[in-house]
Amino acid sequence: MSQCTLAAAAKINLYLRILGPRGDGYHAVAMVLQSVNLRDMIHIATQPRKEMSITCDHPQVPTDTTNLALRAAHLLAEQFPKQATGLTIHIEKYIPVAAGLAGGSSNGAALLVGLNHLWNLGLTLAELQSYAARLGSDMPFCVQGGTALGTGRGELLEPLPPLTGGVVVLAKFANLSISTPWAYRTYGEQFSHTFALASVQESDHFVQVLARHILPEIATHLHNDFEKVVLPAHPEIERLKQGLLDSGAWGSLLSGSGPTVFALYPDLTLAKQAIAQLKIDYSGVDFWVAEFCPWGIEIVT
Ligand SMILES: C[C@](O)(CO)[C@H](O)COP(=O)(O)OP(=O)(O)OC[C@H]1O[C@@H](n2ccc(N)nc2=O)[C@H](O)[C@@H]1O
Ligand SMILES: Nc1ncnc2c1ncn2[C@@H]1O[C@H](COP(=O)(O)OP(=O)(O)OP(=O)(O)O)[C@@H](O)[C@H]1O
Repeated sequence: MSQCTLAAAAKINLYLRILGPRGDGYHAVAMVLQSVNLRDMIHIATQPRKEMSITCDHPQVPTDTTNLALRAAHLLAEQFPKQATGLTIHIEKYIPVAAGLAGGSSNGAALLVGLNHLWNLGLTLAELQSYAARLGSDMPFCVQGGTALGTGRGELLEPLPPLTGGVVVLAKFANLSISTPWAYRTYGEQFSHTFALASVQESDHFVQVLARHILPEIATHLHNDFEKVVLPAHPEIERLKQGLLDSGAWGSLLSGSGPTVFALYPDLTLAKQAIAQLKIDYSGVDFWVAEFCPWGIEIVT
């Protein structure tokens, strides 16, 4: 029997433009994805019986075949029947669920990386990412992590120079989750008039700002099209975002399709002071402190 434990990082979107429907049920996007060191821990052990089972310490996470970690394991087992073994998988959940932080995708990515290691598959990063793309648009990014430009439906990735420094605060109303398909559909219904003018080049300016690596400047250029549908539908998120900005953050933005909002602070002391005050002003909100990180999946043992 062999086993391994992996850390699977959450992602935020520093920039996200929705360019239009692709005709395959997805939307073309231009976005900058960034890993943060808020992570789930994934424990994988091989077992002699050819069965796969999954457990998770978070009640909202499905433990049936819809779990992205289990789906990733089944996909590789189908592709590599000779090397495949039975598995027990346990997810220690720290990334909030259905929060716009790609928690499920990071778990799936961890299984791809973990099984490549445990089953000695010898798959390259590009091969792992092509399996990841079959399971979700965010998953190829979760496999590589760091900082990247994502185009296509988010699966075509160009690595960008790593972002360092500052402190990221993540804030989420505990009882709120947002469905990603709802967010894309609603955006399409309300903003289809913008699609004719949209192009991938829209991200060029943000990428140039990013390359200068001046965090306060980056923070003022953060952009997410989903804010146009999510903030009007949930004014409490808009107020929370304003609270983060008023508390001394350089900038703040909805992550992905939400409902998590992140804010970038100069240092840990300021971030902790802000959280202490915001906890008094906003009830029912959970806060996390994180940093940018250059990895998506890390094999710990
Ligand atoms: C919002 C983001 O998290 C930003 O990084 C991603 O675009 C979403 O990525 P994801 O959760 O991996 O999404 P997927 O599992 O691939 O798709 C879920 C659903 O979201 C919608 N979807 C997703 C990605 C995309 N580029 N266009 C879409 O319209 C589709 O309705 C799709 O059926
Ligand atoms: N391993 C997993 N962890 C969390 N959720 C999972 C997992 N596998 C499947 N899911 C399902 O995926 C749904 C979305 O959860 P997830 O945490 O990935 O959302 P998200 O962060 O909004 O995703 P994204 O940012 O990629 O759109 C959950 O409601 C859950 O039903």
